[in-house]
Amino acid sequence: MTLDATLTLTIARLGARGDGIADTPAGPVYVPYALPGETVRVSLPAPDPSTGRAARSSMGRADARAALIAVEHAAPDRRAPECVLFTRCGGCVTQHMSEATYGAWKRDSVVTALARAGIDTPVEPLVDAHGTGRRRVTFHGRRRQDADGVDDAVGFMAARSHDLVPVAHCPVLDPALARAPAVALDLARLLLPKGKPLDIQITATTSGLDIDVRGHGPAGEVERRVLTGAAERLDLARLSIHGDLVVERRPPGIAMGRGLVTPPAGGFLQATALGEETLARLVTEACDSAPGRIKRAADLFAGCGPFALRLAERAEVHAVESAAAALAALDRAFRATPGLRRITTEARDLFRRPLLPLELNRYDAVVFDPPRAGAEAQAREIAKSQVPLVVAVSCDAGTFARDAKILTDGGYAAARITPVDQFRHSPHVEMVGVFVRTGKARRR
Ligand SMILES: C[S@@+](CC[C@H](N)C(=O)[O-])C[C@H]1O[C@@H](n2cnc3c(N)ncnc32)[C@H](O)[C@@H]1O
Repeated sequence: MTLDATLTLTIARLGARGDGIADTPAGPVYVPYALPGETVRVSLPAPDPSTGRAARSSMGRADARAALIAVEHAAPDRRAPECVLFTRCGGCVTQHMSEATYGAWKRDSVVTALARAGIDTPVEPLVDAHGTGRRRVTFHGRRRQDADGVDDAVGFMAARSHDLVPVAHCPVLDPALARAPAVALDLARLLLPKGKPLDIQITATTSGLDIDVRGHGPAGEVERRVLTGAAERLDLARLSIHGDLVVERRPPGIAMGRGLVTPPAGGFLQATALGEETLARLVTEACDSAPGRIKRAADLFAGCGPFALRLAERAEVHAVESAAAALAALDRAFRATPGLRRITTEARDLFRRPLLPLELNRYDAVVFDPPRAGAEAQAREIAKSQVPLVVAVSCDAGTFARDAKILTDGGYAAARITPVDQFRHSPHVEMVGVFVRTGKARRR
């Protein structure tokens, strides 16, 4: 048997996931919770006996991951974590970094992705959009059984593991979710006897907690009655299982601009209220500062309308999205909000059936905000269009850079790229890119 090695390393830089990276003759070694300039003692798994190199990661790379034993020489930008569970819970990876180091690291992830794609537009400083905290959280619920008996727990997973770390308080959550861990545990105790692990998604809304439980399978008649009683006792606004409504005691509202939206159970929402406002502000500012007035805009991958409802204060909006329930929520909010210009909706799969140049050319501005996979097919059609202004919103730097390159190759210039941080202490970053048509569309 080969034993893990203990060694001392100097950290050279930060990796994309927030780990410190030490360069060694055997290749890079990734050290979680270590900072550039630090000397750290680590334990390194024994090398692969067949190659003598670091054990290959699941990505197939010979990157070695060490476990931090001690920081022997701390960097000046190291700070005390705000949560007692930091390093045990896998939710946060950067509570040990100063704000300046953190902001530069997140912004760099966007700069690096753009440079790889060959785009050299300057990237704005990171905009902090944590605000009052995350308005939505998903707790995992597990039944743990050992010789001492049965123990139901809710919490987050440890980093790169399926071990549950029970959580009773989480500092990145909005105060409106303060009782969310206790509520999740209460529901887990009702549902876990079925034996299946649960995901309990809890959203803070204007009328209380909105909860969607996943992993359980459809609820039977008896379970529905038990859950309806629990929703009453816990004073929930709405409770659903896999998006299937169990009870709605009050419509759960999310304010979007002048509108009040009741999103579909379990449907997409930006992580923080300030994150949504910031992304929408960058979108509307881009439209307001366009040389000509924006009279008609398309909002693609529109969700339940955070951009459409705000854009409709100045322009007619056509909102396109694959989730019909999200569009129905947007349509209801539009009809209930006086003073907006017209919003029309269209349920459409934009991966398979992107809007074509003839459709796109009706708009003065097109906004798109796809899931992580990006909007490659749609970007290719926009690149062939004459739309004067395109605003790309994204939650993935790699696919954003790819789609941005498609636009710039098609004759658009990247005017402004702004990274936005609504997932504090995680490696996730959002970005908003403003593109203006400078050259003629290239026919392909
Ligand atoms: C990142 S969310 C953005 C939603 C909205 N813009 C917001 O800020 O809340 C991406 C949206 O794309 C939608 N979507 C996913 N795949 C799609 C597809 N193939 N065609 C159209 N919309 C899709 C999802 O339902 C989701 O609402």
